[in-house]
Amino acid sequence: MGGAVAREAEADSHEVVARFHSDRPFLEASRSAVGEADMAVDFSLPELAVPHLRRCCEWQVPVVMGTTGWYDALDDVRTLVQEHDASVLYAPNFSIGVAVLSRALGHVTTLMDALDDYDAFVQELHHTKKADSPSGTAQMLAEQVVDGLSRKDHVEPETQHQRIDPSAVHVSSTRAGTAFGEHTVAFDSPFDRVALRHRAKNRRGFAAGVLRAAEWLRGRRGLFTLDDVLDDWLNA
Ligand SMILES: NC(=O)C1=CN([C@@H]2O[C@H](COP(=O)(O)OP(=O)(O)OC[C@H]3O[C@@H](n4cnc5c(N)ncnc54)[C@H](OP(=O)(O)O)[C@@H]3O)[C@@H](O)[C@H]2O)C=CC1
Ligand SMILES: O=C(O)C1=N[C@H](C(=O)O)C[C@H](O)C1
Repeated sequence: MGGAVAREAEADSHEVVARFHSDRPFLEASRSAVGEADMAVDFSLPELAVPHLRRCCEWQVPVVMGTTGWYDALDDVRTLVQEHDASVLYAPNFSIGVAVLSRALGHVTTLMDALDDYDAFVQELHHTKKADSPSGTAQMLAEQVVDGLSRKDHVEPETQHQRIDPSAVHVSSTRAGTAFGEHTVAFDSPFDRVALRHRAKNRRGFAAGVLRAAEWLRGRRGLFTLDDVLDDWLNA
């Protein structure tokens, strides 16, 4: 993703002042390596996300965090942002299509809450290089279903070797080929199935969303998600 974001940024007349990777680790860099950068963008590895966020907060560099798989540490990150009066915006998926799907899902779960015949599940498909599972997007969508349906109280991302607990929202993950990222949230009844699906055709949609989020974050302090950007984005 780093390359996709850099290309999109340069096409949009932004300057990329530094890039980090496994041969040039960000945590080994000095403050001067980022120069006058007014924004950092992170697409790295789940285990690097929080250390990278910490470094950006210490250096007072606002950061758009796209890396997934670190959300168990969200409370620590909230504290970090408060302590440093820093700027962080994170999202498991920066596509506007997923943002719209997520908003639509909020309305659908409100309706489905009264319709006990419908059971909910989430499926995701990604390329074989993906490091984390389930995807951050699938986890987010499943949590949204749990929040919206009173008959569900937890997300179950593991393969089931027994009957599934009816209060679980099952998330299943497939890793195959080069799929950029596909997410389906479905509601299944004895009569029919209602499904919301997003399929990324390439990585440009994520990168464009990152730039939009970075422009929104400039001048703001606090911990934000794409949902905070969305009202401005959809109404622009
Ligand atoms: N929020 C969103 O919209 C999206 C989120 N993602 C998430 O972004 C993350 C990255 O995905 P993706 O770009 O596909 O993965 P890649 O494996 O392509 O990228 C990981 C990057 O991290 C770099 N890296 C590894 N070690 C270090 C280090 N010590 N210091 C600095 N950089 C390092 C790698 O460098 P090198 O190339 O040298 O190995 C590589 O550039 C995943 O968590 C994924 O889920 C992905 C797409 C969209
Ligand atoms: O690793 C990826 O490729 C992607 N990861 C994100 C996730 O975990 O949800 C977003 C997108 O699906 C691509």
